[in-house]
Amino acid sequence: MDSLPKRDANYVPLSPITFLHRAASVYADHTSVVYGATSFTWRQTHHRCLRLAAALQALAVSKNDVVSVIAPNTPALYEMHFAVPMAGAVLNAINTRLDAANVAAIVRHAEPKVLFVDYQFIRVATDALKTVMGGGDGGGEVRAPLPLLVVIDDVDKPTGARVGELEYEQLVARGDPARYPPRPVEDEWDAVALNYTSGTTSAPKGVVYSHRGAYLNTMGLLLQWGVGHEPVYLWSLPMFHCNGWTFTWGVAARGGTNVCIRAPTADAMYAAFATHGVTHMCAAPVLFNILLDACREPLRRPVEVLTGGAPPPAALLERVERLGFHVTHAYGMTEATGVVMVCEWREQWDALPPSERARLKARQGVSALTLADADVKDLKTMESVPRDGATMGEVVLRGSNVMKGYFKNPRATADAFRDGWFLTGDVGVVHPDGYVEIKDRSKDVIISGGENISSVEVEAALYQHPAVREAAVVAMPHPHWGETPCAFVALKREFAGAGEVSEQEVVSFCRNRMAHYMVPRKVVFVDELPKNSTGKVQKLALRDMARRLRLRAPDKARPVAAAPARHAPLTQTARL
Ligand SMILES: Nc1ncnc2c1ncn2[C@@H]1O[C@H](COP(=O)(O)OP(=O)(O)OP(=O)(O)O)[C@@H](O)[C@H]1O
Repeated sequence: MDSLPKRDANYVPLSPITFLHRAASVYADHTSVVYGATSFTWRQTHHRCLRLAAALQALAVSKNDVVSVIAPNTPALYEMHFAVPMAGAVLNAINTRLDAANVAAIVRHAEPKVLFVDYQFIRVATDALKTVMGGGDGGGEVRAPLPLLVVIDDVDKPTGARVGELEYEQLVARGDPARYPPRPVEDEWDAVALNYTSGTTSAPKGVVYSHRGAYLNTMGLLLQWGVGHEPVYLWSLPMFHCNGWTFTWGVAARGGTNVCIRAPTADAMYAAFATHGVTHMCAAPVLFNILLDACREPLRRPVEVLTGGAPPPAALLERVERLGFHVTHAYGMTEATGVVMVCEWREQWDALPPSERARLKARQGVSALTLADADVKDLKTMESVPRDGATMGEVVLRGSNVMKGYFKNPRATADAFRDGWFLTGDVGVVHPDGYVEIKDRSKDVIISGGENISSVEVEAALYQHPAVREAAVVAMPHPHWGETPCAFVALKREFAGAGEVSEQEVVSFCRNRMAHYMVPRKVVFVDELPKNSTGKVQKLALRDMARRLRLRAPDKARPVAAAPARHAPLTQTARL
C-alpha cells in the first residue's frame, strides 16, 4: 500500500481558487456578479481575475505578500478573493467601519505591498497612510514601508475619483495572463487570507487562513446549509467579515449569482429580493431588526438566511421566520475560518410549535462537517462536560477549519491552543442530544454571589417582552453580591418615548421568567445599543456605563447559600 506515491494527477493541493476555474467552465454564461446596472458572467469574472492576478505579479507582488483592500461589497472586492491568491499573495480585506487610526494599525502590522481602496474610503486610507508614515498615532517607532495605493472607482457609475497613479479597472485591463499565468498553489497549507478580529474582547489580531482551511470550510458549509447549484446570493454580510463566512468562494463553487450592494439598508435588500429573486443571504442577528422594521407584508418567495456572529434570541428568530425568511443558525469566529458549528435541523422538530422550534434553533448546534471535533470542556481538567444542558465549560475546536495562527504573534498563537485543541473563549453547555448552546463569552459571564449568570439567557428572556427591540445584559458592581445583572434595553419604535414601559415592569417581566438572582437589578433604556464594527454589541462600553450607575434602592441581602447553584463553577472565570 505504502509504495503508491502521490502524483500530480491524484494529489492536488486543496484551494478555493479551483472553484473559479470550474465555474468559468461549467457556468460560463451564467451571471456571476450583479451590481447596480452592471453584471458579469462567470467567464468574464474568471478573465478579470486572471488579468488582475497577472497585473499584480507584474507589480512584483509575489508569494506570501499581503494585499490589503478597503471596500464595501463590490465586484472588485469579490474578484480580489480569487485574483490575489492567484498571484500567490494573501488577501487582507479590511473592515470598512474602522477609522484611520485602526486602519493604520493594521497597515503597520500587515505591511501590505498594495492597498486597494474603494473611492468612498480614500480619505480614511490616505489618513491612515499619513499616520503610518509619520508614526503620528504613537503606535510605535517602526515605520512600515508604504503600500502602493490603487483606487477602486465605481464600476457601475464611475466617479473619476483618483488617488495615486493606479486605478483598479486600468490594472485589470493591462494584466497579461499569458505572460504572468496564475501562480500554482504549491502547498495547501500556504496562506490565502489574513483577517483581523473585530476587537470585541481584546486588541485585534491578524488571523491567517490556509488554502486548505478555506477550501474545506467552504465545502462543508455549502453542504450543511444545503446550498444547491445556481443560488442567487445577496451580499448583506460584509465580505471583509471572515471572507463573507467563505461564501465569496462558495458562490463560485455553486455557480451562483452574487448580488452586490454597497450597504445592507432595508431599501437595498428588499429591492434585491424583488429584482433578482434572492434565494440565500447571511445576516448577523442585528440585521433582523432592519428587515423587520421595513417589512410590510410577508415575502413573496422565501429567502434562506444563515445567521450567526452573535447569539440570535429565540423570540427574534420566531418573528423573522413569520415574514418568510427561513433561518439556519450557525456559530463561528474569525479564528475558525468563519462558521464552525451549525444548528442542523432535525425532521422530528418540524411538528413542534413555533416558539419551541425557535428555542431549539437558537442553540449553536453541532460541529461543521469538515471540522474533526468540537467539544465543551472544563479547562482545568480538559474533561468534556456532561451532556446535561447545564454544566458550563469552554467551547474547544479541532480540525482544518482552525486558523494557521495569529500573524506575527507567536505568544497569542501559543495561548490559543492547548492539548490539541483551539480554545474559543466562549462558554457553553452540551444538551443531551449533543447540541451545543453558547451561554456567553467567558469575559461576559456575570458572577453574582459566586454563581454564574449567562447574560445571553437573560437577554433571551428580555427579547420575549413585546416592546423590546434590542437587549444586552452586563455585570454591574454590587456591594453584597460582587456583580449583578444590569440590562440595557432599546424599545421598539411604537413603544419608545410613550412612557408605557417602566423599569419596574421589565424587572417584573423577568422575575416571572427566571430565577430571581438572574433578574436585572437595573434596567437602562437607550435608543440603540452601542455596536462595534461587525455589528456586535459593545459590552465593554456597557460594562463601563453600568459601573458608573447606582442602584436605586438598597438590595435586600439574600444569603448566598440559599440560592441553588444552577451551574457548576466556571473554570474560565479565572481569566476575567
Ligand atoms: N451563533 C452565535 N451565537 C453566539 N455567539 C456567537 C455566534 N456566532 C459568533 N458568536 C460570537 O462571536 C465571536 C467571534 O467573533 P469574531 O471572530 O467576529 O470577532 P470578535 O471575537 O468579536 O473579536 P475579538 O476576538 O477581537 O474580541 C465568537 O467567539 C462568539 O462569541
